[in-house]
Amino acid sequence: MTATAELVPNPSPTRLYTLKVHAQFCSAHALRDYPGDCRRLHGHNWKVETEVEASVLNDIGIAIDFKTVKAATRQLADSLDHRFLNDIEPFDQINPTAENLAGWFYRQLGIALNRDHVKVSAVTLWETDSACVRYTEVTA
Ligand SMILES: Nc1nc2c(c(=O)[nH]1)N=C([C@H](O)[C@H](O)COP(=O)(O)OP(=O)(O)OP(=O)(O)O)CN2
Ligand SMILES: [Zn+2]
Repeated sequence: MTATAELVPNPSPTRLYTLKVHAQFCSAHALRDYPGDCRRLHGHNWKVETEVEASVLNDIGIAIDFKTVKAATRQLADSLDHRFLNDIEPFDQINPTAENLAGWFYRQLGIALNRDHVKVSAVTLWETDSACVRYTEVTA
């Protein structure tokens, strides 16, 4: 390829819209086998961010209504709100870490929201203001 050819712009770039919404919940957990204070009962004001990717807009310029993404995220957050996470499936079996919670939100949101041109692409879960996990899945 010549230097000139490298400068030719792609005439039809693939459009990608990433929508993000937030929800919050308050809940307690105790990390099993954690080598420190976090193995004891304590609580967090958790924040969850859902990212949805879309490449197609409808006739009024919307990929998926924010309200739809917020409702699905809030419904899941509400199911954890003011609960002891260690008592709730699957966290009665797997540790209620930020990593495991982020993966759970991602999978549940995918069931609720994924469709032809819209996919849940990432979930970020803040345990505190200074620590979060961003979970995504890549297919080979
Ligand atoms: N990778 C992970 N590390 C830790 C998790 C986790 O889910 N994934 N969880 C905890 C505890 O739940 C703890 O409550 C949170 O700890 P931390 O973020 O350190 O919060 P602090 O308020 O204690 O922050 P400091 O800055 O250390 O005061 C621990 N680790
Ligand atoms: Zn904690």
